[in-house]
Amino acid sequence: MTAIHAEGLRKSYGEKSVLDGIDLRIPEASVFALLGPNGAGKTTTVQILSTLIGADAGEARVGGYDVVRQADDVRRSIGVTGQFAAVDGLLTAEENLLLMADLHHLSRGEGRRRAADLLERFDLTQEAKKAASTFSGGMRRKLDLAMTLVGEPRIIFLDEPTTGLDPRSRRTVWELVRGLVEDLGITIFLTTQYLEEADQLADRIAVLHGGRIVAEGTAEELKRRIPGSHIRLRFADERRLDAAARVFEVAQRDPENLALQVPGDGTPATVRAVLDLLEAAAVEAESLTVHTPDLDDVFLALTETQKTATV
Ligand SMILES: Nc1ncnc2c1ncn2[C@@H]1O[C@H](COP(=O)(O)OP(=O)(O)OP(=O)(O)O)[C@@H](O)[C@H]1O
Repeated sequence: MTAIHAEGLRKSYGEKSVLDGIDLRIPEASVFALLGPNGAGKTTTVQILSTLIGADAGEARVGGYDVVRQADDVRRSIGVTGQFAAVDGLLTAEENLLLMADLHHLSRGEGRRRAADLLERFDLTQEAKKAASTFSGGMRRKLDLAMTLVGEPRIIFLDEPTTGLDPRSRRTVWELVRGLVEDLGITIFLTTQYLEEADQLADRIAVLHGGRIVAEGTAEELKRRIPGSHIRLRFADERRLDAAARVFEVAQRDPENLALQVPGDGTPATVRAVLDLLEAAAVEAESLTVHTPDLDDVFLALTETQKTATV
């Protein structure tokens, strides 16, 4: 089942084109990350998919419903947590959750049950009776996420969920989000400026730049797409290194470490080809490691290319 499906989404503000034809297909119970520099159009995409604004062209279905013709059904299926948390500091954690239950027209009993379940899931039971204004940033974020879940959404839009959190709280939020996908089968649409977050959390990542998706895939696929991947071979002595260097003419020698760097994408087929060539030349390597660039490299490479192409 596809949770979110969009085709040819376009949006302009006056003369300025923000989205220039966006296609998305996000499977249920997965985490999708939309990455892009400031102003790339991430929030605009979330606003269109969550029915807050209309697109100029294109179509989108969220939870199986059309975002224009069945906007109410879409709204009932989703939860949105933005950079401006819905938490009311004057209320306790529990009161915040009960307020959400009221907004969703739940009965008193049902509201209390859901609030208790969520406080437990998010490890906030001890803090249930404390005013949210006394909470740390991480606790507030957890409460905000818990409040989104009161309406039992199938799809959650998370706009920069860990911006401003310390590394430990960030990890906690990641674990909670992963739990929502694994235990409850919820689909997460995440926007983030942290490449590490996308790397850790997302099943698939799309890079938005210049109003278009310039790359899409798993973190590993994206890392393989840019130059810089190589296979590093180490040898026991210089004789073997020289012999291997004759086999791989384009490889870079690192004589100090008795190593050779063979450009390659690190897929099993490439690794096998490298090993076959070594074996054919009767050269034995001590070790083989695959080096892939990290997401920062990918992001910079993709957005830089796009920049020079559009200048
Ligand atoms: N209501 C509006 N009127 C005019 N321009 C707008 C409006 N909303 C957004 N924009 C412009 O559209 C572009 C994309 O904005 P958007 O908020 O979607 O980007 P973003 O990728 O979410 O960036 P950020 O990470 O800074 O939130 C920006 O250049 C912004 O100035």
